[in-house]
Amino acid sequence: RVGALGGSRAVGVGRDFGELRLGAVMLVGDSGVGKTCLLVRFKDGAFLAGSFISTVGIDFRNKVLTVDGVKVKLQIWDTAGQERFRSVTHAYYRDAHALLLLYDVTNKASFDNIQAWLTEIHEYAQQDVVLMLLGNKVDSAQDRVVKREDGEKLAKEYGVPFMETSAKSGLNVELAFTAIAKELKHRSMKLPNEPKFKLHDYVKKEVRGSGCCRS
Ligand SMILES: Nc1nc2c(ncn2[C@@H]2O[C@H](COP(=O)(O)OP(=O)(O)OP(=O)(O)O)[C@@H](O)[C@H]2O)c(=O)[nH]1
Repeated sequence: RVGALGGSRAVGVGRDFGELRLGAVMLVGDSGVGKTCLLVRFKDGAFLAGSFISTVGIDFRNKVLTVDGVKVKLQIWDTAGQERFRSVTHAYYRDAHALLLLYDVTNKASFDNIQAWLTEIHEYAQQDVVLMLLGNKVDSAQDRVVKREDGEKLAKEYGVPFMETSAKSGLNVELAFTAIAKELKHRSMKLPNEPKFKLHDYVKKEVRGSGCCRS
């Protein structure tokens, strides 16, 4: 299943094609925060237990949403959180119209690293990129180490919208992507760039541990 869409190109991302608007959304954040699971939940409505397959490089899926009567096709890029793939993901920032920046509410380090991610975003992404901060895995209430208020405070500090999500239960997943789609619906005509990437170079995956959303 890995790289099923690899090799195709996103033509006209960010352009206005009549009623269909197109936008590229990139998922970023530390390894293991749940980026792939969030995408699988959004795209397939599933959370599959199995082995933790860490993303290598970048993968993507498309999904069309209807917001306020307008169809918005999101091309969602799932990036590798691991440090060793950072140079690969850097190259994709400039083509992203929106970024979902994730941390894991059960992993303090992933929250502490958000500032570093924001610095990276500032350096590599478009200035007017749509950005949202997500605290994922809120279903794991007993393991939570990052309070909701801390997430809210950080988001406020940086002026970005914030939500807590669960790829496992589905909480707020559709809502987060819909909020992004709404923003892109308004902004899409101002974002005329087309991504120049070759996904098939990067869409391999590797098995890294246990307990994941993929079978
Ligand atoms: N309880 C719970 N576990 C989750 C959730 N989302 C992801 N996980 C688990 O967290 C682990 C990592 O999930 P991934 O989606 O592969 O993480 P990732 O951010 O894509 O990781 P990289 O590909 O290495 O960057 C897996 O074991 C998942 O089962 C969630 O919402 N709740």
